[in-house]
Amino acid sequence: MSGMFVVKIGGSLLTDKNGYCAPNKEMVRQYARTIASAWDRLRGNLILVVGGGSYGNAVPIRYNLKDASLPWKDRDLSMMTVKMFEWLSLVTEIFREEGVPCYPFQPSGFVVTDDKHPVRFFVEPVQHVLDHGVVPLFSGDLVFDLKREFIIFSSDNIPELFVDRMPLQRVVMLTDVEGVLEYAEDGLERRVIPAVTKENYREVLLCTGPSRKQDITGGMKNKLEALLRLAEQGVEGVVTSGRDASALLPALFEEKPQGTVIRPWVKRGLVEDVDRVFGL
Ligand SMILES: Nc1ncnc2c1ncn2[C@@H]1O[C@H](COP(=O)(O)OP(=O)(O)OP(=O)(O)O)[C@@H](O)[C@H]1O
Ligand SMILES: C=C(C)CCOP(=O)(O)O
Repeated sequence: MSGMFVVKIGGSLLTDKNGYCAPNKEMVRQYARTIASAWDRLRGNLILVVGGGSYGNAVPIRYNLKDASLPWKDRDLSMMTVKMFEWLSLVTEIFREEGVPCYPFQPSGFVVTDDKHPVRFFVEPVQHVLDHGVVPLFSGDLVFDLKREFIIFSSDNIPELFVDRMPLQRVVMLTDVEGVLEYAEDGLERRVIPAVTKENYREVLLCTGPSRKQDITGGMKNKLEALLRLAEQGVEGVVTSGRDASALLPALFEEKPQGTVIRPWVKRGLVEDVDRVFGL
């Protein structure tokens, strides 16, 4: 198998993130057309992840499912998964219309976590889908947890599921900002941090925080932490703007793409470092 690409398209791009289950169908279509235009290079090599946006971040608030310790009702337990699958189905249909075959996967059916960390994940069907030249499509979901009953599992954490099972080449996360930003002291002036390395990752993490829009999974901080764990296992990450869908292709294929590149390094202990510094 050649190197695999994982692309996560942010919910801030594909939905009206401050709304309730409000898809931007035209944007989904533009992404489908972009992928169709590079299909020869991507067939069998691409895993696609769509962000939760106004589905994944609004539904848990409406149904009290943000955390299992909240007073949620039995009849509502299904609603996160129901609405996420509605979202995955819509994306699959639009991609199909544009000639890109996708197969949607529902995470609560194949991932189990222990205190938020995935401990079991059934990868075999994903491999079958890839072998048929079809794009496995993922999102975040409510996932059952050995200690916390259930958790809300962010789409930013989906790429890590594959790291031990597939030869990942690059993980690209497209979002509504130009990359990981460093803000000036007045909080206004900002610059894109071009590279995150084992030398500067601690300072860069301190620059990151939650989303300014409706969001329950940690915004840029969770994204960067996930990409750092991948870098520690030798996988390159890219965070860049996806406001123009065509930005996907240079982010995937250019040696030095725009935005922030998280350079891979192999240094045992990074995951523990991140956990200790940020109290995860
Ligand atoms: N240092 C930072 N650099 C860039 N963005 C940051 C930083 N710190 C916090 N953010 C916030 O993180 C947001 C991007 O994360 P967010 O999770 O909202 O995006 P997304 O992945 O597109 O959406 P979704 O999680 O719905 O898929 C930015 O819009 C910004 O508000
Ligand atoms: C999608 C779900 C269930 C939660 C939110 O995920 P994210 O916005 O993709 O981080």
